[in-house]
Amino acid sequence: MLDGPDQGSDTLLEVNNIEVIYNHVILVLKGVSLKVPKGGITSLLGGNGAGKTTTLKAISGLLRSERGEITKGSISYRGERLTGEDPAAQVKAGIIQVMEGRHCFEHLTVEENLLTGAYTRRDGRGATEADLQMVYDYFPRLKERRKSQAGYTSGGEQQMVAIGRALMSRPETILLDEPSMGLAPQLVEQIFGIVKRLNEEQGVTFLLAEQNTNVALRFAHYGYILESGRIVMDGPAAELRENPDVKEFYLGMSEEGRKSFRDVRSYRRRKRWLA
Ligand SMILES: Nc1ncnc2c1ncn2[C@@H]1O[C@H](COP(=O)(O)OP(=O)(O)OP(=O)(O)O)[C@@H](O)[C@H]1O
Repeated sequence: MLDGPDQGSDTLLEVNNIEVIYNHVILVLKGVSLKVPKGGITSLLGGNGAGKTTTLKAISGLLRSERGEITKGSISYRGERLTGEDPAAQVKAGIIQVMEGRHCFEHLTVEENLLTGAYTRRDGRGATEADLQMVYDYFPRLKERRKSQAGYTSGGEQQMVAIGRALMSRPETILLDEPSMGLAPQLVEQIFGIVKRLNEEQGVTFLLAEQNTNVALRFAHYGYILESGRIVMDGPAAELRENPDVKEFYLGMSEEGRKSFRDVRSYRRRKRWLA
């Protein structure tokens, strides 16, 4: 059911052929389209500078603050067009972005950080308190550290705070940017394991941007591969994992080591943008 956008699943978020330009001149996304089904974990893969963060920011409405602009295409959520100009409207619609690099309020405690995530809610203290407990159930480490100043917690704990804070807004969809960044492999597994549980137990839909193709394709249902601002391949995660090109270029399972698709003449991937 959650195999992907073409399997008849309920599409929650749809990005339709968007082009993004920074500072009026730097063309970064060159017609990106993707679908995120309700209740799925969809991953957006690609190397440095491929355009993953830009895609997430286009969805969450955070481009403007970076002098970025969607100049073509459209984004819709539950069938309604998002204007991409007001992050608060996206949060209200149920979408929240967890930024790359954690971004905690360093001088606040872990618990105060988590509570800032609930500031848009109007359903009372009881509900907020219950969700705080829910976050602590998923991240027992944060409960232990709840009175610590966030700036003095470890990278892994800060990543947990960032995800926990997003959960406090009771989102339907979390845009998670590079959760593995700078974390030891064991911690990456732990964070992804929690993402999977949140997806299965709380029904949270995820769109996650990752350079770590290996871990992302093990936990996601569907993947899109982005290169230089274009989607060059997509498919159910299990199929991508077995795809010889993905294996060679992204999973490093080749004797020659990792390469970019662009460096190879006889690649077999679909070159959609030439079609
Ligand atoms: N605010 C900005 N102004 C100008 N160019 C930008 C801005 N933000 C990103 N870019 C450029 O857009 C391109 C895509 O960047 P983006 O951060 O979306 O890629 P990414 O796939 O998320 O990479 P990374 O994993 O390194 O964050 C890069 O070439 C980057 O230099």
